Amino acid sequence: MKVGIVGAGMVGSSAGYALAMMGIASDIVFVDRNTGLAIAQAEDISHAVPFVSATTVIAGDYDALAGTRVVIIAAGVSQKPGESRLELLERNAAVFREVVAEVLRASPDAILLIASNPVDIMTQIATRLSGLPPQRVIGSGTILDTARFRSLVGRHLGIAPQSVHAYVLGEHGDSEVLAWSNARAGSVALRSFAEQVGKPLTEDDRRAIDDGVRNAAYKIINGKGATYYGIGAGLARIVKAIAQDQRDVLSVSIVTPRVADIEDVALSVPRIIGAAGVVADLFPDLDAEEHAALGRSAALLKERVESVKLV
Ligand SMILES: NC(=O)C1=CN([C@@H]2O[C@H](COP(=O)(O)OP(=O)(O)OC[C@H]3O[C@@H](n4cnc5c(N)ncnc54)[C@H](O)[C@@H]3O)[C@@H](O)[C@H]2O)C=CC1
Ligand SMILES: CC(=O)C(=O)O
Repeated sequence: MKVGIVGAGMVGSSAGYALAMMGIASDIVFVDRNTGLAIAQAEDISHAVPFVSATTVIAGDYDALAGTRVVIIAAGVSQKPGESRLELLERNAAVFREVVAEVLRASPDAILLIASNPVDIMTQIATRLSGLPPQRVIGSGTILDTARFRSLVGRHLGIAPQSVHAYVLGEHGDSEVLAWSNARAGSVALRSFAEQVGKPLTEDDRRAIDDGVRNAAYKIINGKGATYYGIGAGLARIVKAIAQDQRDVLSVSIVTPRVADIEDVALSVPRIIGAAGVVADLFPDLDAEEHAALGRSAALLKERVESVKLV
């Protein structure tokens, strides 16, 4: 499968590297307004390929995206230390006005996979600008936050994160909701699992995990200027589900007709992903507090997206 990546910075190149390492794509094409950067990233990644796969990695202009089935959009600005994702909105909306049209001109049948922040609002903007059905405009949403949640819970319990079944819902950002009430490890409710293995999850433990998930990006950006390996792997994971029609359940963001009483807003819930993009949305049972928090997250996103003028 041919995959395009617009934005060959830290996130785009990490996604390309993960795709090449996982052997998911036959061809990867980088496009960036900084042509020299796109060429350098393609060349560097192509030198890793002989060790693991047979992916062809090149850089090109938008025309080179012809025939791509998925185009990852990771173009635009990223957060400076202390800056929130929402503060990037106006600058990245301007980038998307240009990028989305060019991508669709070159590859009208592609699924768009949005990474640029604030990712939920950028997903809704890309849906509006493209006129595509929401199932074909997928934001990485909380796939990364869900991975962070599973990683921290797994570490606490002393088990592999893959054995933790727990999701982060809502905004990929400060208002996100960790769905503790339906989280499980194996097939056992999390609280019971924790007690059975002698590692109870106290209120303090839960607060520390919530903080670790919600503020991970701020901490990493303070330490090294950007986050990219986690999201690179997450984007590759979504592409794999599409490429192999896997029907995986992943927490990603698309424009959703109604969630927690808010209509027509892009945010994350678990969704089934296959060859056509999002195949179905799932709405987990939540306790009253989580449901209210999801409503607040949805309302915040809805208010911000309505403030964006697209012309
Ligand atoms: N969804 C998620 O979970 C995550 C999202 N991000 C977001 O991903 C985005 C990219 O982050 P980084 O790669 O770290 O930034 P970066 O600055 O390293 O790369 C951005 C690239 O976009 C290119 N670009 C800017 N405007 C363009 C245009 N009009 N056309 C083509 N290319 C253009 C730049 O030349 C640059 O190479 C940011 O918005 C960041 O906040 C970052 C981490 C996680
Ligand atoms: C930057 C960002 O969105 C993240 O690492 O979660």
